[in-house]
Amino acid sequence: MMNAALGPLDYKVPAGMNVEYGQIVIAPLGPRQVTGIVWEEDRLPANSVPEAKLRPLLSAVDVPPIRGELRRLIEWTADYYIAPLAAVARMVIASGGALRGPATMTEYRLSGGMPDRMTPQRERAIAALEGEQATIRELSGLADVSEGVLRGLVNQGALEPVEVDVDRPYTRARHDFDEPDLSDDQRKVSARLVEAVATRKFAPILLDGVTGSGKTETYFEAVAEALKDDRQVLVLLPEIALTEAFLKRFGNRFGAAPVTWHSSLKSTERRRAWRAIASGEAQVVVGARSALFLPYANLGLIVVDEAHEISFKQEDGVRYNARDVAVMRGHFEAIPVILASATPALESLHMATSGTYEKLDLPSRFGGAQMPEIRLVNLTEEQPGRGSWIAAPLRRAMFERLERGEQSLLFLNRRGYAPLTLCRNCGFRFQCPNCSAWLVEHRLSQRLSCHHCGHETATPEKCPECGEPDCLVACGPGVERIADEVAEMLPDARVALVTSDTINTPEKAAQFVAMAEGGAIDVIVGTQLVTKGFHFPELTLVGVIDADLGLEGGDLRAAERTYQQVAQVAGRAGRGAKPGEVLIQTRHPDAPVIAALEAGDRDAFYDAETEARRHAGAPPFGRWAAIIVSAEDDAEAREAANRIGNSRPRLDDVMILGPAPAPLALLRNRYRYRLLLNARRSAELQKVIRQWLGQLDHPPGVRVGVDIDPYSFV
Ligand SMILES: Nc1ncnc2c1ncn2[C@@H]1O[C@H](COP(=O)(O)OP(=O)(O)OP(=O)(O)O)[C@@H](O)[C@H]1O
Ligand SMILES: [Zn+2]
Repeated sequence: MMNAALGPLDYKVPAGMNVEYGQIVIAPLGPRQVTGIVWEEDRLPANSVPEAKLRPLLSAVDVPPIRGELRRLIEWTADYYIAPLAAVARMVIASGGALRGPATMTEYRLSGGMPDRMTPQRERAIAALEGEQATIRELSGLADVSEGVLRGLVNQGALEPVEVDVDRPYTRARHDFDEPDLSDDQRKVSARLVEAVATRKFAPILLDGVTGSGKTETYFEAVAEALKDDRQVLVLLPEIALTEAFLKRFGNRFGAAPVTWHSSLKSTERRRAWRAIASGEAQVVVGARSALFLPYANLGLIVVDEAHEISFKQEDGVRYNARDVAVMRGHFEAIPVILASATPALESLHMATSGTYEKLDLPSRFGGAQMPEIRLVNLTEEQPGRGSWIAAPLRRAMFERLERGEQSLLFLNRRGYAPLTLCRNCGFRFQCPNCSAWLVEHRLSQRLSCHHCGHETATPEKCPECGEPDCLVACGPGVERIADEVAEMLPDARVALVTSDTINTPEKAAQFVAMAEGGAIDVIVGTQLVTKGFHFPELTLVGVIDADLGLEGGDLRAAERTYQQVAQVAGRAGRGAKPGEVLIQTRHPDAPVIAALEAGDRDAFYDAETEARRHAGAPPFGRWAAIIVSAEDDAEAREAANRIGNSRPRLDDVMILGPAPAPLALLRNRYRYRLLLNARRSAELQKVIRQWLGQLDHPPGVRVGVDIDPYSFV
């Protein structure tokens, strides 16, 4: 049996109890009871316990067994990413109480009655809760009043209880609810996708279509085919903000919302979704990367939308890349996997050109919309004034848009007001106490915050070092500062700030989309949140504040990411009838990636980047891995890293660099050292690492993490 905390444990099956492989069971462990999955003994490390010593299982949980296909995926993931099998299994059964018996819960709604005594808070609650039904805690969040106020309303009869079945069924989606008229290109591609679903074989497919070409519309046909056939579909999306716009489109096409899965689900929703997925009742699941490990009863198709997005890479716990694991799941389930993107990862493109993936193209925008015109603004010649970040050409273009009643979008991938705050008097800089990073000023919330560990402190009135009042200066721009500049420059414009600080719930995302679509916003200022997925027909100007930003820092794929981000945000311009224009501010107009963006020459960029990677033995031509050693005590971490470094294997096909202090040398109060491995494709990288690290012991405070195919080297 596989326990989600402890790994493999041995039990005997008591007489009269029927279990299959994959069955979720309850077992005794000392005085406790633990949950586990029944596993094939010969697939686990052997540690044979004499029959007489085995304790019997207690009971089987009444949910369908974890299927063999998923058990193989769990094994593969643990093996490939050098993670404990138990940690991967945990992702499958971490389910918000799904494993407990049938459940009902009490929700509350307005009864129509009024309390005897009205208070401002009660009044506010009643106004806010019109049409809502949820638990007291959720209602308190919705109405922004305390739970005590709501309990008062319950006692007064103004709120009434409703018993709901937690596992009530979802509304059925219909494959033919509202079928679109596809363009010729779209029809050709969708026919192949539909065929792949009908064939029921493993088929990795790269759906490579320019921004606005209708990739979503096209792969919806494959979703429809699976629905017709009563098979389940998983659509992975990189961001919750994107989900809202997506849900609306999905509802329009299929007449019902899909089942969603992401970290901000309430535990009852999580349980309901998990059970419906495991029983086969959930038809289409739209989720973040963790939805990949759910126990689908009858999966027929996986779609990874915006497949190039780095948020598919999980950076803690089991460090996996959902895009790659999705393809493996497709392999084990023997179903097609569609990777959709306008700017595919170089690795995906390489798999397509080498024939491992099939590639389907949508080369032009839907409905005759043209690709936007792209121009560079050379910041070395067109310097914005002091404390200003929008150069004259971009300003002029924004004025024009406002006059014509069209929308502009400014992109800067930096949250907050300013990335560094210092004292004008003594030079003091605000640093995170837990990390080697500067604190970022957030003016909206009047706080300084660390973007690595979440540490926050109120922005002080005076310098904590020299005590001088009013001496703090903000250095550099964040989106909040850009929004301020826009407000000053265009006082009549309606400006929306779109970052994970302002759009942090599905409701707010939906509200933003509705306002932007309804023409209630003139200028959108945002981080990478605005680069993808959105379709605003009146948006005709995109300004990239600092295209050079992504080229700095510890990103292994800096050029590729810059290309993708700028191309994606540029792709928001001119999607409707009016043509779009993109202005890219840069200090390095000659850098190959910037030049390729200006020329709109995607192939030139990918060709150059491919050659650079080939030369460096970087993916897809070679492989990388990182070993990260951390401890609260610096010396302990350094010594452990040195021990690992000193016992390194000498191999021709694996180059090992380090240990060296990680660029983020202190993170969440842990000191960090790092080794980098660069291996030839033929090397048995995982085996090497497992043998190497497996023979070493470290003090209990030391953590050794392995990152296979890392994205970030910080
Ligand atoms: N066949 C069609 N019929 C009607 N509308 C369509 C059709 N194809 C695409 N559209 C519309 O065109 C717009 C762009 O399509 P979609 O969002 O699917 O493109 P995309 O390729 O996914 O774009 P991006 O990669 O930029 O997010 C959407 O508003 C979509 O509804
Ligand atoms: Zn920090």
